[in-house]
Amino acid sequence: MSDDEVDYELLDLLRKSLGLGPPDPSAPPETKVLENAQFIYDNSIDVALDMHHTKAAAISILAQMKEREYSTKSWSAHALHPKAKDESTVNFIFTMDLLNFSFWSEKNEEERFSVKYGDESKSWTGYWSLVASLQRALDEDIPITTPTFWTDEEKCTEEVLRHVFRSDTEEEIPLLAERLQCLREAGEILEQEFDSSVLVLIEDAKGSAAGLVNLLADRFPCFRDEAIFERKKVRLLKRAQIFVADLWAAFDGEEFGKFNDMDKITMFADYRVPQMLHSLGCISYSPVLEKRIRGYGIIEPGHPWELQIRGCSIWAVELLRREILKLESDAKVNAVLLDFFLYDLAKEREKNGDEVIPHHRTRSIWY
Ligand SMILES: Nc1nc2c(c(CN[C@H]3C=C[C@H](O)[C@@H]3O)cn2[C@@H]2O[C@H](COP(=O)(O)O)[C@@H](O)[C@H]2O)c(=O)[nH]1
Repeated sequence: MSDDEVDYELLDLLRKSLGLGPPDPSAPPETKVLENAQFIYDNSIDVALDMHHTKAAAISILAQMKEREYSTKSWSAHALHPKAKDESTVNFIFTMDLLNFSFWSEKNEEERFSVKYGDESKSWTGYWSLVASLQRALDEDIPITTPTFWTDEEKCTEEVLRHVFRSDTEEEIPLLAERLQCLREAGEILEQEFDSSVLVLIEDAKGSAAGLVNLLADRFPCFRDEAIFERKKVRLLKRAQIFVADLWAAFDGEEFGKFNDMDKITMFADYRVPQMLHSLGCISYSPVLEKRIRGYGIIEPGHPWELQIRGCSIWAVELLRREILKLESDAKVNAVLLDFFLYDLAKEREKNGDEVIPHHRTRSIWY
């Protein structure tokens, strides 16, 4: 047994020996991400939150979200996102969020990895280069969103994946080998435990968003985004959570996107939204950390600085959400819509060439 797998029998034995009864199956599932984020915030010395800016941001963001009628429908409005309300979109989103990490480049806009796709052969970078590559592969009849394709070592080779993610510049997609490994692993686990079906995986969560996040983190090592901070295990689970959120948004909270506890999903600790939170003044960095970020220096995965940026960003969005509900108690705003809005706002500001602090540079498969 690999040390990744959880030995549920041993766990039960341990519970009994400690006099803890079996886990109460009726208790609603919890992901522990928000509680771990607060723990990180309470123990952070290089990242701080600012309530004055958070209150000001709440006023402006609430106004902008209402003005744009920002809702789950905004997800499908993006040109490249799939529109069909069926299993093909479920599989697309699962594939996308298996691979939804680390698009940042050290190169300039002309030389960085980018994908030409769609009308006028628009060039896509970052997250959108992933979505464009998947759409292009499907147009070329490559079954890139089919789990049984991922375990077929004859058909789904590194060369095929290199073709799927071919760039219109010299730079290839970052972490190509790791992306293939994620597909292989997920395909094998889906085959062993979920009849090679993402629908079966979703059904096993019984309508709970937190349950689905926990299922992904427990069963799929490539979704197990956690680390040790101040000698305590902290769960951040960015791609597991954004998978549930993308499903919820793509299906407008119905059918395969219907969950009874979406409020248990937090902001997704990536490298783009912290940048936006910083430019809103909601978070700030110690001089030594700010110097590293503005100097485009690498921060290793699991470094205390990285965990403080990620954990404090999750907590900052929670405080932002609470301030918005103080302004309007029935506002249709949860951490997911806030997060989506902040990401889209960051991309708009980037396109407008607005001056923002660079994002932090950590290369990993987690975000
Ligand atoms: N927290 C958060 N992180 C997000 C997204 C998205 C895209 N979500 C779409 C779906 C609904 C929304 O309306 C968006 O249109 C990508 N990312 C992350 O950002 C990074 C890519 O950045 P860049 O290289 O600049 O594209 C990378 O870690 C990627 O995983 C989000 O929404 N929230």
